Amino acid sequence: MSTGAFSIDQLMELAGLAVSQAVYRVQPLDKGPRILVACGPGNNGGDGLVAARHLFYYGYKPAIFYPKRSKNELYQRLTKQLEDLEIPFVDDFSKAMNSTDHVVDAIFGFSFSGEVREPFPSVIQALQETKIPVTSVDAPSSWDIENGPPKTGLGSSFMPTALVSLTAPKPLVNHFTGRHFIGGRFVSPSIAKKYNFEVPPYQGVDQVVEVGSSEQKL
Ligand SMILES: NC(=O)C1=CN([C@@H]2O[C@H](COP(=O)(O)OP(=O)(O)OC[C@H]3O[C@@H](n4cnc5c(N)ncnc54)[C@H](O)[C@@H]3O)[C@@H](O)[C@H]2O)[C@H](O)CC1
Ligand SMILES: [K+]
Repeated sequence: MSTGAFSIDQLMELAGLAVSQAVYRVQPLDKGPRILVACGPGNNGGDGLVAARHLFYYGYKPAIFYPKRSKNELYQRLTKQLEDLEIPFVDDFSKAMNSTDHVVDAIFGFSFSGEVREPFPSVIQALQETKIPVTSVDAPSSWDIENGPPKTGLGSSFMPTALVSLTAPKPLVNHFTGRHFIGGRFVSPSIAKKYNFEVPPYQGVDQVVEVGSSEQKL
């Protein structure tokens, strides 16, 4: 889909803002403020970095796991913004899982393919086994974008608590049974019409719509 005249910074900011609002709904502050944000090497990880910053300003205590840092200038700025807020970057994901109330899975989005490569298999394994709620950004990481979870092995029993589909749900949502949000409130009516795409009924200042709630039935 065309992104109009938006820059990647703008799209990522709006995507990350949407993710932060979904987390706010799934994990209200009184359910625990510690949010571990697992970021992958691409734009899905960038959405996670942005979401962490917004969550900090809402009063949460984010921590970031970001083992494969992009050298791209945008990512360096997003990282610096978090460092300036003294948000910790952690190296040991399993250990960090012991002291968090919620996990944001921003490891892989729509460009994931093949078998999960290092250093992420143990992270997917931990997400698949944990009882801690997980919110996935755009796709449950390790799921095939078309076909959903792998039939066997790593990721086959990973079912996050919530999923935030950005712009439009991917085919994998047919396999998802948790709370489903749509975010990415930047599609113009003309682009929506051109691509035969239905903009969800965002309410008020909301950046997300929960699918299947009283707001919307798809
Ligand atoms: N749709 C929108 O409105 C917006 C979506 N955004 C987000 O961007 C991601 C897609 O980002 P992209 O950079 O294309 O790819 P990913 O982040 O999904 O992953 C690429 C990254 O991962 C590596 N990789 C791929 N497969 C594997 C594997 N099997 N094992 C290990 N590593 C793998 C690959 O090498 C790359 O480094 C989309 O989903 C949204 O979340 C935008 O931020 C804003 C607008
Ligand atoms: K993800």
